[in-house]
Amino acid sequence: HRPLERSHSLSVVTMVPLLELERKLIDNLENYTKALEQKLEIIRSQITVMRAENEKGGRNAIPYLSNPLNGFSLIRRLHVDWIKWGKYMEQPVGISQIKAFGSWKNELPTQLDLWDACAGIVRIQSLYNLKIADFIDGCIHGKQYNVSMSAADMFSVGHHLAMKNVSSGAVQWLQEVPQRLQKELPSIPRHLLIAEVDVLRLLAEAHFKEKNYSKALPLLHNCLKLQPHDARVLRLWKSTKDLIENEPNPTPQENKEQKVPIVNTFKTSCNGLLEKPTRLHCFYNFTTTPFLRLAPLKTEQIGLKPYVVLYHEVLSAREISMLMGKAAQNMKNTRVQSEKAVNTNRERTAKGYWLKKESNEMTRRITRRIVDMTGFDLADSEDFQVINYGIGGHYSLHFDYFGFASSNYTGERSHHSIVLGDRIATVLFYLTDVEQGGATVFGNVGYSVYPQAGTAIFWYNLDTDGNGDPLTRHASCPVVVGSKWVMTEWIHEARQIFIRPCLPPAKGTSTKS
Ligand SMILES: O=C(O)CCC(=O)C(=O)O
Ligand SMILES: [Fe+2]
Repeated sequence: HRPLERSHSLSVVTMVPLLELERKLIDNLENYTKALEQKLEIIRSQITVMRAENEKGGRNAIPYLSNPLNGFSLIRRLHVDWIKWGKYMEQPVGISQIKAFGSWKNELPTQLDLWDACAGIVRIQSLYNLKIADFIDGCIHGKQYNVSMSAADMFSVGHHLAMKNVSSGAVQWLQEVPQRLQKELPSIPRHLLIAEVDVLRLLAEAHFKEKNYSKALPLLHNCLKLQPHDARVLRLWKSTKDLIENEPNPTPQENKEQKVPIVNTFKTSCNGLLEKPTRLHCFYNFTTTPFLRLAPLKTEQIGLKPYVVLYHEVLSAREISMLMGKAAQNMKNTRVQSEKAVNTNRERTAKGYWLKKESNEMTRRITRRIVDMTGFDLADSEDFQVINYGIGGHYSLHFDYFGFASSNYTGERSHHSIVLGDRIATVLFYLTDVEQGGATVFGNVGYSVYPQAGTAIFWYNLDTDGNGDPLTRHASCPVVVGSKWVMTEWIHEARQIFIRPCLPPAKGTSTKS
């Protein structure tokens, strides 16, 4: 029952310090060029002097060397000065900059961070059916942005897919690389350039895995032109040739992705392709608590079964910035700490920041507002969890309840959970608007809610008889463009015993499965 696949990509806020880090690295590299220039300057000026003396001797060697002062100086120069020049050439330049670089090295994103970011990019592209050719040129869902992916960016994504054995995807990404590489060739320094042969080999391997032997063969041929003695390529080339001879028309691999139903539900709901509920209303809620007589809540029904409502304008801009500020500060610290504790700590960057409901006057006020929104007693409910999604950040379909009441429940039951009961309801606040993507969707019933800063969505996870309502299965669609921040509040069951008494199911209406 528990979730969960939440994406692990670095949250947008933890990427902010990375920009700062990059600035420091550029400054450092610039200082390095200054050190290089200084050395160049010294060498160049000396070459002029040395060449003048050497040419003076060369023009008339015998008379020149007949003068003992010239002869002596030549011997001394060659025995002493040139040894020193040799040492000078060997001396590394910009030692202090090299050292400084070393000190920042462990603040750089790890292999895992890159991997997760690749997965995020692939998720955006595939889940929203974006054409790769458009996506890499910054055209996202029909909107043109002033960015595009470099050959190296695209290669990373293709490489990631190839390593994960998603060869059809790898083909799609890698086949775009050579052309872009050609375009970039004049402007990229050699040591940063991706070797064309690596691209071709990876692409050929992916085609091979897809049983597209006729596409793999010419690529391998080109690889061998560039690197005739590559044993791996030679072997693959030979098997490809043999396979083509023995089996001229193989059936290419089918697209496996299509067969995973959960992905499909997620996909259809994120693309807004599920049937939407109708006959819904907007109204002012005056009644949940007496306070609402004075300050009613703007309520929008999202669906009736299960009952989900959206409350508009329940957080002020000031509250939002306090919540995000606190969480952001903590997330930045978390990332820096996790660097040192090796990269197994990825969970931490993905997990939200827990904020105590009793932290300050503002959190207490927000807690009172949740009471107004839900009518529940929040004394035992969980702390607020603030989450900032990263590149392609998502949260796959899941239930918020544990399902304690179900006879199928096999998970652990801590003493704590027995006392508190299951999660009876969820309140999810949106702290930001999201430019594209990032909807919360209820995959079984076609509800989708787009984040809007200051609104909150509220639903019951449990039936009135205390069983988890499977129709509340929901997900967060991948963020396409924007930074999605949410804050959740999970309310527990036990304290609500007189507020929402546990009732036996009305005849014929039970959703118990
Ligand atoms: O971020 C969202 O839209 C959904 C988050 C969620 O379902 C959760 O945190 O349990
Ligand atoms: Fe959830």
